[in-house]
Amino acid sequence: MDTLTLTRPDDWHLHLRDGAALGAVLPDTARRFARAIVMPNLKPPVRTVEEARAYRARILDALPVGLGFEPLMTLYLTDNTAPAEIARARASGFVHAVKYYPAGATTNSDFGVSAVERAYPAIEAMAEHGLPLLVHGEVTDPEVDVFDREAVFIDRVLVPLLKRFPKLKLVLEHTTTREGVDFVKAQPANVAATLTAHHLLYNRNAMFKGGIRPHYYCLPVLKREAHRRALIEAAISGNPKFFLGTDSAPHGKTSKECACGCAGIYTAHAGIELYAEAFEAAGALDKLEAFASFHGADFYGLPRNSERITLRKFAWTVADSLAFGNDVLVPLRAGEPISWQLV
Ligand SMILES: NC(=O)N[C@@H](CC(=O)O)C(=O)O
Ligand SMILES: [Zn+2]
Ligand SMILES: [Zn+2]
Repeated sequence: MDTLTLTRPDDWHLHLRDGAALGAVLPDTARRFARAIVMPNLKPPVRTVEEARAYRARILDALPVGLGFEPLMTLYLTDNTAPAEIARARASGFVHAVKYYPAGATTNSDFGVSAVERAYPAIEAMAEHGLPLLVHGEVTDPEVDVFDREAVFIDRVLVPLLKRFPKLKLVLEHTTTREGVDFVKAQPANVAATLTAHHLLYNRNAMFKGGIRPHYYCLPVLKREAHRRALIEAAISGNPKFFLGTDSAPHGKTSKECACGCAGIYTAHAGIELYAEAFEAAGALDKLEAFASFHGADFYGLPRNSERITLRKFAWTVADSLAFGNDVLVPLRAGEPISWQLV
């Protein structure tokens, strides 16, 4: 197959940042995706509907003329999120979910939840209002091996949480393990998962190929090959619980290439093309459209897009770096080819 036409996809997990960085990365996403769930982990985080309204306006201001794109906003859950804020979020029409970061688990998560019980009043309101809880599913316990943090989070946090709030709509974001996939599959329809392109394409060897490779470092960290295969199986299964979420997470080159580099991989420059590669390698290009364009919208109760996009089989070389305010951004596959191109 030389071309692939599909319903315009949506990105159900995206970091757009703010200011000059926002202006630099937004066109990459808006050219490919109709909508994106925009993560709230700014500094300081987006904790209220009013902050989400202002951030949404800044995103729309940064959007180049002629590109149609709808940012779907999220709130950052804290120990003190009030149930009334959840009701306001639901009523706003532009806040579509609330993000749960365990405090200290990942980039800009210091204001996150210190113990899940503290957030129960807000989570109860979310279950009542049908507002999805999006979860960065890793424990922060330093005793737990970094490669086991997702599996342990499922046992320690998700199982009790869903026992208490069985109707809660919940997305295990950037699922990276077989345990994660099995857990989501075993739950009823209110529990779903996003899968990133980088976790579908790479295992943890990529971080150490010939030396330490900071541009392959993200959280949750890449896992071993058996887990990658489990993610591929889930992505191509046709199961509506699994959908596209790039977790494109831009950090300037200087904050990636240093003694303590930030977690995050930038993939928005090829946000759908990289998935096409992964699905083609699995012999399942025919399963890409539902994964990228239908399952997420259905889960969020939003209409499917009606526009279409076309990809062609054409190897193009990714730039070594991209503009990023005062710094530059090193995208995934920098200086190397990608086998599908957006027409
Ligand atoms: N995925 C990452 O490695 N980083 C994300 C945060 C996150 O999604 O955990 C970021 O904001 O940089
Ligand atoms: Zn995360
Ligand atoms: Zn993320």
